[in-house]
Amino acid sequence: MHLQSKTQLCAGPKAFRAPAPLIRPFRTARNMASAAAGGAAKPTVLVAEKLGGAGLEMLEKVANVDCAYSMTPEELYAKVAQSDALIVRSATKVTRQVFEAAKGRLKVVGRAGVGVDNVDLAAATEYGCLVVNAPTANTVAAAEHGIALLCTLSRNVSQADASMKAGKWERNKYVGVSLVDKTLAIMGFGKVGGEVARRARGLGMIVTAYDPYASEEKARAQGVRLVSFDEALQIGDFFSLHMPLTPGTKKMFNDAAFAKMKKGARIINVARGGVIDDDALARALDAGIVASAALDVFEEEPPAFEGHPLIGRPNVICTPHLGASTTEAQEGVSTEVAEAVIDALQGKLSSTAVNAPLVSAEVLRELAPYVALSEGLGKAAVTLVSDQGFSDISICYSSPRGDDLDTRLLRAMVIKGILEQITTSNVNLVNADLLAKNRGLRISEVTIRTDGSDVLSSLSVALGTGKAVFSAAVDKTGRIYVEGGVKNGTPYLTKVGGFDVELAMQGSVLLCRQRDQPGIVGNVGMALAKSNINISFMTVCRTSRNEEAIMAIGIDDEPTGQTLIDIKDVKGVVEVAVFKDY
Ligand SMILES: NC(=O)c1ccc[n+]([C@@H]2O[C@H](COP(=O)([O-])OP(=O)(O)OC[C@H]3O[C@@H](n4cnc5c(N)ncnc54)[C@H](O)[C@@H]3O)[C@@H](O)[C@H]2O)c1
Ligand SMILES: O=C(O)[C@H](O)COP(=O)(O)O
Repeated sequence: MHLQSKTQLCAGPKAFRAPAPLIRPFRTARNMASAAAGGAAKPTVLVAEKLGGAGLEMLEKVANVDCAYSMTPEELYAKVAQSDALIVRSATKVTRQVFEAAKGRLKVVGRAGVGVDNVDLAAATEYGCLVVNAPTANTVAAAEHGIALLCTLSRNVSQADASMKAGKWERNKYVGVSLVDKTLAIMGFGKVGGEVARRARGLGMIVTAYDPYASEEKARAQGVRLVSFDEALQIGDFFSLHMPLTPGTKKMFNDAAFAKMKKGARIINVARGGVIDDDALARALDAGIVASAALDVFEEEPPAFEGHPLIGRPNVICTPHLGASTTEAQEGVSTEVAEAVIDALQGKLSSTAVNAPLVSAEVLRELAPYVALSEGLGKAAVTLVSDQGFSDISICYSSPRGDDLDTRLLRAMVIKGILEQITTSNVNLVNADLLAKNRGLRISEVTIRTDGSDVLSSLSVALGTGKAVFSAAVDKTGRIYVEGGVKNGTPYLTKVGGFDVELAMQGSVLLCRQRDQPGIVGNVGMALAKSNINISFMTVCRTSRNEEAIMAIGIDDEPTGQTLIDIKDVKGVVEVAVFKDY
């Protein structure tokens, strides 16, 4: 779309079409299907760690799947430059260098599991690469492994088994402790923590949990008492760790934490190795504060066995990160991640996006018609900006939902619509906010509660700027103002500056400001006819009789420079703008 003023032809930004994909797609859905049928080139999905067969089959229907396991970092760098998607588990470190090496080709990283601490999310966001995970399919497997370790630890199963395999019969050495009526402190009461809690209650344990973000209601419903970190440390007989590894949880089990525990506590970690300070745990084991530990995860994987402070101790049992390793969980994560990666390659927003506005499938469905409107209004507004630029973006949502409206997706699309016209960067939902911030743009949002049954009655975008290339687009407050809505699934521009218009955001449109006087509409129509340009629709809006008016004309072909000069020469025409391929 571009605009041309009466006095100055303005080479505008590139054309835009609606509806637009949420993430820059490899191909459209139709092309993906035709690619699947052997037509156009398929995207390439690099699978860097073993993935379940069901997910691979889904991917193979729409993409070239390159399974390359145990790659060195250099091999990975070379491969990602040839790949549109990368799928990993926890062993592959998806670092900033990986995104740099991809040179913009990588559109999505799929984590076939829940923890994304092996992916540099900040770098992914900067490079506009979506990161998706498979957050639910391995929850039960991880919880079951936690319970398996809890039982094994309390009854010395691993040590007794090793002893028997060594030809010994040591019944007195391996007397265990009972679980019933013991307090289990669940540290991190999320999906896995919640499943562990349910199972532990079944074992007759008293279950408490520490999680600063957990809901009291959920805890109460499960018969779990939420406690502070310190209280958990003081009362727990067993600790089961289930928080993510973040800067805030790193080494949270350190000397100070162990010092607060009851003597003889037992600890199970199926979360992430990094949440425990290994040397501190070794000291706590030596001091008898911790009686025994069961570890499935390690700060470095595989760990350096030689001289490791914990592995090899008789009161520490270890498994090689097996929490998610059941046949069922691996098939589950493979399809969960494949679905998310395919969605992303088709330009859709996955509900398991980690570094983009997380919008539930339900919200996504109801907001879908407004996504193209938001992006279109962003594009329309920025196209009206003169070379003086702008610094503020104000978005106003009029909705019967009022403040309950989830605006994150719409806001991101408005920003995407704006930024795509003024930057060469690949702007998408993932990096739109960040790129706007980096450009020093201030964004404000207001939601006005209205009557009606539609999710959104109208949406407006105003850009704080002194000047517009089409001066009628500037409202009374001096901002470029566009407003729109959705009718029968089609986005419409309904207001430009102070003028009401009725303009489907499709095809090319000529906007013309003129004095309200007889003959202008006909003369502009003649000028278009002279160039053999067909008119598809037309609306006129005036402030009041004989004063100013705006005419919006849908045109089948783009006017040439001469046609525009002819239109501008029509007596009474003040300024003209063309929205190309709206
Ligand atoms: N061993 C395995 O194979 C395996 C399998 C699945 C999950 N995991 C790991 O288990 C952990 C939990 O997974 P999930 O699916 O339950 O995730 P989740 O996001 O559902 O739950 C994590 C919980 O931790 C809480 N939390 C965040 N910061 C905390 C803090 N400082 N202190 C206490 N709690 C905090 C969150 O509020 C959330 O409720 C993750 O680290 C994940 O990577 C490991
Ligand atoms: O975060 C996870 O999903 C688990 O730790 C599983 O990791 P894995 O896919 O490497 O087994």
